[in-house]
Amino acid sequence: MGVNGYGTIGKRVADAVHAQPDMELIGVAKTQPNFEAHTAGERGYPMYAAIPERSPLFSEAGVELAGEVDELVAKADIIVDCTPSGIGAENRELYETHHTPAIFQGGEDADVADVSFNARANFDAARDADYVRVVSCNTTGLSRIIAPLEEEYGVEKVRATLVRRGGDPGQNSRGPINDILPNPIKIPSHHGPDVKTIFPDLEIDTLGLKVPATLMHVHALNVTLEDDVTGAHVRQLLEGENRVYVIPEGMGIDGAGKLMDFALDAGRPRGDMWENCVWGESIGVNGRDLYLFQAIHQQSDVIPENVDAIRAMFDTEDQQDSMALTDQTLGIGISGSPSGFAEQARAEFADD
Ligand SMILES: NC(=O)C1=CN([C@@H]2O[C@H](COP(=O)(O)OP(=O)(O)OC[C@H]3O[C@@H](n4cnc5c(N)ncnc54)[C@H](OP(=O)(O)O)[C@@H]3O)[C@@H](O)[C@H]2O)C=CC1
Ligand SMILES: O=C(OP(=O)(O)O)[C@H](O)COP(=O)(O)O
Repeated sequence: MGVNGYGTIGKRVADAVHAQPDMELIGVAKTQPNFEAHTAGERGYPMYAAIPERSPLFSEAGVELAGEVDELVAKADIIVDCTPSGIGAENRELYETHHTPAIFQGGEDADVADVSFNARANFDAARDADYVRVVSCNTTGLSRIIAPLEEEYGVEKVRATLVRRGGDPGQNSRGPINDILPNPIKIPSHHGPDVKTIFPDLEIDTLGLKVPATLMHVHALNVTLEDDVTGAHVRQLLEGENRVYVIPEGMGIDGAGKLMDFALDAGRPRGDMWENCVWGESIGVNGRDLYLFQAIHQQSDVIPENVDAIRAMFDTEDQQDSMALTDQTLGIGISGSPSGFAEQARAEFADD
């Protein structure tokens, strides 16, 4: 398996695939020999030049090249394309030329692939597909909540307000620095239609804003269910989802900043938080209307989904086994108690 585009998402996908017992990472491709190229080398990942004319820059910078991206694509059984939005679609021809299946990311339009994918919601849709798109961080976060609600109670309508981070921590050219932007200003936002690529019959309206933060996205969610429910029942349901962390009361986690601190304290790689983080106290019900707040770590929540998409495409495991293996190998899943998280972190340190 190869990764084309070794940035925020690509480097995490590479590490995650490298950790799987049933997968082999054969190389990664980049356009420039920056710090990420050096750390990829330290991790032992063969490096390929994404733009052939730039190959000499790598040797000048002391980064050994295994070849050019064409060779990586030809050798790989599958490519996970993690290039910036729009470049993935341009790359599809390259993958087709080599008859190499590919996974694209959520920045691409849905029509880049045959199937849009979320492991919890539509794993089987990617079986035997050659081109699959793992939906965006926000769509992944919404899908992980909608799937169990739909199965348990039926969903009449979803309304979500997405408070989106302005950029990732390294994206110093993005913003706003000091503003609160309706974004996209057009209502509803593109997120609702994107969720419908996973749940075609769902009624959903979404609104977005951008704020001066790099930490996480935060969603305010209202879901009208088909049955009357209690908050306690919904909470129990979400606590049963391994990729959802229901933040217990008493943890003192009152925002995204403390969630990121929590992940760092627990020794998670890069401080990643792969799970949706739902504030337990926010789960409120009024008849059939459910309300909650959740935080989504945009840099990492789609990573396990990429791993599962590979297994779905090769039809090697069923949904449950694939998700369980991914979660176990990456250390995903925080038990309801803080000590569960601490135990997991201790186990990771003990392994090192
Ligand atoms: N960041 C996020 O929050 C999320 C992003 N996504 C989606 O994931 C995709 C990747 O985003 P992200 O990782 O953030 O982007 P980044 O900009 O962090 O990383 C993209 C990488 O692609 C490389 N690259 C640029 N051009 C090419 C090219 N022509 N061929 C090969 N590699 C190239 C860049 O390499 P170099 O540095 O060498 O130029 C960089 O390493 C997008 O579709 C995005 O929408 C999905 C969920 C969340
Ligand atoms: O928030 C995201 O996408 P989304 O808001 O379109 O779901 C991803 O984190 C990528 O966002 P970006 O396109 O602002 O880098």
